[in-house]
Amino acid sequence: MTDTNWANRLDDFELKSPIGYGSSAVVYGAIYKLTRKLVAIKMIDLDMFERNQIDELRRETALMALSKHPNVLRVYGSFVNGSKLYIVTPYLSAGSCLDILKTGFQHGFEEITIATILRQALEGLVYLHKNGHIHRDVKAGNLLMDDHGGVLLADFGVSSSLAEKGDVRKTFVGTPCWMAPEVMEQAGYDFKADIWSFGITALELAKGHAPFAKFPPMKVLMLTLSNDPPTLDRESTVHKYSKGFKDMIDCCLQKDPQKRPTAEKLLHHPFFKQAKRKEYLIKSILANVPPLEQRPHKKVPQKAITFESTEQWDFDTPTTEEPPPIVPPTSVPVTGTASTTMNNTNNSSNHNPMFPATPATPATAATNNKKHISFGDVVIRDPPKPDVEQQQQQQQSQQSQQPLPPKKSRFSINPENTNNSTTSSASDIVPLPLSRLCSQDSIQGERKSRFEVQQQHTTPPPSQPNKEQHHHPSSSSESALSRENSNSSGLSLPRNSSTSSTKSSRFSVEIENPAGREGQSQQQQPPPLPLLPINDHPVSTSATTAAIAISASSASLVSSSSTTTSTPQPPTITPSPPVTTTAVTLPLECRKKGRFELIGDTTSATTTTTSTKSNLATAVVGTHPHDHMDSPLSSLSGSPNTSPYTSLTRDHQSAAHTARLLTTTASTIANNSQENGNVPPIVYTQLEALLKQTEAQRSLLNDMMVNVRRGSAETTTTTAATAVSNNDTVEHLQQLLTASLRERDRLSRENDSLKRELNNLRRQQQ
Ligand SMILES: Nc1ncnc2c1ncn2[C@@H]1O[C@H](COP(=O)(O)OP(=O)(O)OP(=O)(O)O)[C@@H](O)[C@H]1O
Repeated sequence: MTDTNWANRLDDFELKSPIGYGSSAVVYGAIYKLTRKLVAIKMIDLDMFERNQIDELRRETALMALSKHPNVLRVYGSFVNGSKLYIVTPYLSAGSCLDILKTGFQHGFEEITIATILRQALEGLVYLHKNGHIHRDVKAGNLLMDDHGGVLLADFGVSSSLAEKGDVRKTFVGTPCWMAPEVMEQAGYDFKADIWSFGITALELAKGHAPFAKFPPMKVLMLTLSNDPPTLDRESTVHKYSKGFKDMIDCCLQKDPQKRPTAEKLLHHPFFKQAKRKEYLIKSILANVPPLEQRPHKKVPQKAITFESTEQWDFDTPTTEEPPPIVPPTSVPVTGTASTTMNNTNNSSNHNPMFPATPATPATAATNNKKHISFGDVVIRDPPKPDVEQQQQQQQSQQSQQPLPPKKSRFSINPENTNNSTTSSASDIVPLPLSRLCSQDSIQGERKSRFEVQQQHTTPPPSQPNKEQHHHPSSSSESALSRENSNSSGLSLPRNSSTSSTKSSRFSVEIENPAGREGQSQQQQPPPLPLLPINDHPVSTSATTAAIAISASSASLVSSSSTTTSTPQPPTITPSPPVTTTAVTLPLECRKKGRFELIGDTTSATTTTTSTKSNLATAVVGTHPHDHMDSPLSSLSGSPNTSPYTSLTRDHQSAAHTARLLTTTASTIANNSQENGNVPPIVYTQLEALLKQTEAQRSLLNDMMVNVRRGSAETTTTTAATAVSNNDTVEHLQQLLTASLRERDRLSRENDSLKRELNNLRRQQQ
């Protein structure tokens, strides 16, 4: 059998039982009837993919078909039957390394085995990189082994051609546990992303599982980004591993991709010196595991595969929109001339999709519903078209008056929505802000299988692979994967611009733009401000002593930064309509005395006037010289100047002053009484004035409390943006209120004691 005479119909194969399940495919053993050769057939349900993802499948298929390296799995051919894509590859009888690990080596392989496996895999990687390709999904599950111990890199489902897209990619693809941090961050990545995955694979082979394997994808992202790179803990492994092994892993798992070696350089790491010929694996591994077909195969949960689709896939009609596919000289011309299409009415739920009960019939009735997409040599047409074309097509469709059957597949080309019909979900995906993303384990839209976060490339990166590390031996026998080949293999399917840069991968994480969502919800539903609890929690003195002007009715709040304590600055909220509020500047020379703050340099204080709707605060914030006079009498004479409508700052200062005066006055009176037996009448006058003042202050505080409550209620109607700040404000107002209450109580007590004092004096006089 030669490369060119492979059949391209399902009927040419005898399908055997499944030998493996992937997240989006079932792999069957199969016999090619003509030659009785055993092959593997990977069956992929196209209905599980967005149209843009089909590009990935095409790429995978074509790339593997072009591969000419003993360590890279190649594709014999592919074809489409109904809604399924079948990819025919060599049958690698040992299955994947993951499969082998699970079957007989749950605690990992011994070191020489690992070195022997990894060196082969690395050879394959060097080959891919040399040809400008990043694999992007290197893991034990994608290292297949044949019965001679040969290891082949498989599954190019997410591999990509640097030659096509430039040397730095930004698409978020891969399998999280193996995914390089820079891929997660979408900061742009290159070949070095494969080196990271290679290092993780080494750990996987040593421990039986990848780091963080037990965690959900989101957590893996978070851990990978926030933790130090995983390493080999040589104490915790079942097998003894060398320092050299650990060192090789550490070389690969450096967060800075620049520091990671190239695949080629890594090959020269001392660790690989111990690698044996591939046959070594026969006795070290293959002798210890049952043949692939006898192993239990756990079905991987897949997206629902429906056979109810009314879609008819037609891959055989030549396209007029794109040039005919060029078969590269090295590729296997397995063509998907699937003249048969799956008649979905025949696909009842208990029908094996691999064995259509009835021969597929040509899609004649549903011609209008045919789709054509190219898979390497397979041509599938009806790619997304430019708007004009779509409109024309739509008009033609309407003119023909032929009602189209309802579209159930994601690949339906809906005339009304052809532009984005297959990509809407993809285009809705917003690049992830990982910092946010990583804070959530359960993000809506997370899928269990393939995930992708897609990012449009507005400016295509330069189409050069990493020159520092790679060359392109165009004349080399290993140049089958050159750009020309890739492009000439019929890979370029005209795509809607919205899908031009989207990539498929192992999972799909679709996350709404959190900012947008939040912004929206904030606008619609401003968070309610919490009620102001009136409590007696201790409040820091600084809160009471801060020079603060409160315009209660408008909830405006201006705080001075002059306090000597480290009280955090409350936000300044500018009310609407604004009231005249001037920031308070108090001198830095403030010093504290008891619970009150004394201002040493009165000249530097500015006077501030705050007008409010409630007339509550014509706040004169500043320092009255009298407030700081030491003589009780002179102080007393000044005190009455304090108005109940002064600002809290003033109130606090004068209250402090009053307290001092009261103490001093009381002692003066007592002294006078003792010495002279007389109390000067002026003392009564002043004491009464003080009494009035403290009463007034108490009522001021009461008013303020009421207004603060009202003010907080009013703030709930402010805009969403303000509401966020108001949360802080409310918190601060709470503190102020508590402080005010304490102040009021204190004043009340002082009033009482003053009254008692006065009564005593009166009694003594009588
Ligand atoms: N050519 C092959 N020969 C033998 N076994 C194969 C072959 N291809 C795949 N398998 C087996 O089928 C399993 C599933 O392969 P598949 O490529 O669909 O999924 P995967 O790559 O392991 O998972 P995922 O799709 O999630 O990345 C493999 O783990 C392997 O054991």
